[in-house]
Amino acid sequence: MSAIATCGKPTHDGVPEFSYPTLTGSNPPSSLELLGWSDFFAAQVEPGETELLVRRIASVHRARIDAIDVSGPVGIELPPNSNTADFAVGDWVLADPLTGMLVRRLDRKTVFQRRAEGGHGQQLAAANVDTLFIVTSCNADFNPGRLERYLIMANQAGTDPVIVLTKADTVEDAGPFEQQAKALQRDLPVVVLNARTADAVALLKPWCGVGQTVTLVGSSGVGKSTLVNTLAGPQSDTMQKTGSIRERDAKGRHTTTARSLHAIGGGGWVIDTPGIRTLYVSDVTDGIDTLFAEITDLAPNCRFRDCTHAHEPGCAVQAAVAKGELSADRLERWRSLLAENRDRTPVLSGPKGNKIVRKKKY
Ligand SMILES: Nc1nc2c(ncn2[C@@H]2O[C@H](COP(=O)(O)OP(=O)(O)OP(=O)(O)O)[C@@H](O)[C@H]2O)c(=O)[nH]1
Ligand SMILES: [Zn+2]
Repeated sequence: MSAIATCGKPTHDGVPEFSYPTLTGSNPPSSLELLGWSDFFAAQVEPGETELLVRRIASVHRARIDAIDVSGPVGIELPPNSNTADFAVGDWVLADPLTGMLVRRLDRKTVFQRRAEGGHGQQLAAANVDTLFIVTSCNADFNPGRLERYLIMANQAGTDPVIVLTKADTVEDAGPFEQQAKALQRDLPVVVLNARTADAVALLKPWCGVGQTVTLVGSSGVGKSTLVNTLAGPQSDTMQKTGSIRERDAKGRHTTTARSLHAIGGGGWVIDTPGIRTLYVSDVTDGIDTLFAEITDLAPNCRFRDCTHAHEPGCAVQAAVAKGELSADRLERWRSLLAENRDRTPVLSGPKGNKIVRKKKY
């Protein structure tokens, strides 16, 4: 395990170098707020813990985790028997000022996790992400069904989704893509851009301000790395060298392998999570409720509390379809995603093998 780093000097290979934003204005945020600290985390620090060091996890490896604090990258010691898999990039932790040993992790505001292969346990991808950029391009990659799954994932994690439509420069009219994306979820921001030009920075600025944390998902080749480099601005060379390491996978494709927290222009942070590829809908009822907010809102008006909106008399959702206020397609998508969620959400076994169904809402 690594020794504690001296302030500001990266000691491990692969620990990103950080450039801290210079602040102007009359009311600058505290140093920790530059890293994404907020009242949500401050409120968790007990009176007896105020002497402890506050650190944010920057990368998670099999045998060690790296962190940052207000001075830059720092190593962090894990107590014996702790498992690095219990930590996610973006986590906030408290450490002992004398030993540098991790004391505890603070509760997460948001978390991306997926069921590990084999169905046991959860794999953590990223924590305390404010915004998920769901990246797709104005071409054959554009797939509303897949975007819905990413939206459910963002909703379930408690993170605000933004659809980023790249390669707008390659089509005559990006309008139809934009319209389709906007229709996926109520009040969904959709940004159309060319990931290779600096305009992208201005368009994404509302989500990349001081202390804000974003992450990107999307298929291979849609422009995620391009976007991260554009957002990082002139420092992108340093970042590419020290942060997101591009390697060839078994099929000879270039893939981004490092999973870490990088400073981006404007004072925000981006977590590179190339791992979120094999997405499926599981245990995400709340995420589905948000995706289909217009259906969720109508449900309390149905005569039966457990209405399936299929055949019941007095169904407010069916009435909305009949009046043309809700598309039958949307209702069908809702039904099939819920069915998929139900099928894929494991049913826990109770004493004597009795089935315990978790959180079954419909
Ligand atoms: N014309 C145009 N090309 C783009 C745009 N965004 C990305 N590209 C190009 O598309 C190719 C793939 O972009 P990447 O950024 O590597 O895609 P990625 O999503 O990071 O791919 P993976 O690392 O495999 O997940 C590169 O050649 C980019 O230069 C865009 O907005 N317009
Ligand atoms: Zn109903």
